[in-house]
Amino acid sequence: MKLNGTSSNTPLLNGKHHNGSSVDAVLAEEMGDAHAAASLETPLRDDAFDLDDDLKIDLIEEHFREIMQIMGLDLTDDSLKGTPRRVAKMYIKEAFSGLNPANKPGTTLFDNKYQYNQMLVEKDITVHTYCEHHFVPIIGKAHVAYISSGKVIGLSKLNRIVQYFSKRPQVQERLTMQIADELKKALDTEDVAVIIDAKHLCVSTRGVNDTASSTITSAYSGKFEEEATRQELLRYISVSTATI
Ligand SMILES: Nc1nc2c(ncn2[C@@H]2O[C@H](COP(=O)(O)OP(=O)(O)OP(=O)(O)O)[C@@H](O)[C@H]2O)c(=O)[nH]1
Ligand SMILES: [Zn+2]
Repeated sequence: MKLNGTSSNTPLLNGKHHNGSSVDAVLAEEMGDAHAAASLETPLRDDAFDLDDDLKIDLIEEHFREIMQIMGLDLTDDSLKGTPRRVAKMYIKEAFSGLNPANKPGTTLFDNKYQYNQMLVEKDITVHTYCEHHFVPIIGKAHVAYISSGKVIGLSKLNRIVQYFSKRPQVQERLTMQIADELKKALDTEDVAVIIDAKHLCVSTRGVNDTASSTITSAYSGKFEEEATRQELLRYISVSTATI
């Protein structure tokens, strides 16, 4: 496969955004009305999955080799020669595997036979995602909570939902909202909360080089919009309410 395998007249580079937008939203976007076109979806083109994973890996490998060559790295070196393929496999199979809906985890639901009617909180879920502006890691914790509307979810599925949406180029705000949205759909309830506290390596290891700061985002809906419910959640996850 040649490096120009993705020349600009291929569908790969010419498709339209695949963000589930309505016609109105697309029109609004074209007219520059960012608010009307708001979408939780990761901006993907309609042809995002026309190429299979093996072909994507081959193409990324070639392009990444070119990047390394431009940087003057010796690709005959035994330590470097496998890097283009390693990076390509990492992008498709690991770091950005959550772009592909085929990798979306199933959600195992159970009847709430015991009528548990308090909030359930799973805290300190590991978040490893990637800044979509710099393609470097964002590392942190997610805390998710919901109040059952009749179903309860297998606990590990909460981690898997967080992981799935994390394995994309992200901004923390969108990641937070995508997780909350998925929980609402899976659990058929509006009573959902998601809090993420994360360090952005693009802030800590380059640019402004601030190693101390972290970023907190939250999504509260349904009963979690009520102050008492929110405060109860914050007590459980031991986040100082003064910082929220
Ligand atoms: N809102 C938001 N911004 C982010 C996130 N991750 C990274 N950023 C910011 O995205 C911005 C990109 O700004 P640019 O000015 O185009 O990039 P840059 O020149 O590399 O900026 P510096 O990081 O300030 O050196 C930076 O301010 C990042 O800190 C995120 O999850 N949410
Ligand atoms: Zn960044």
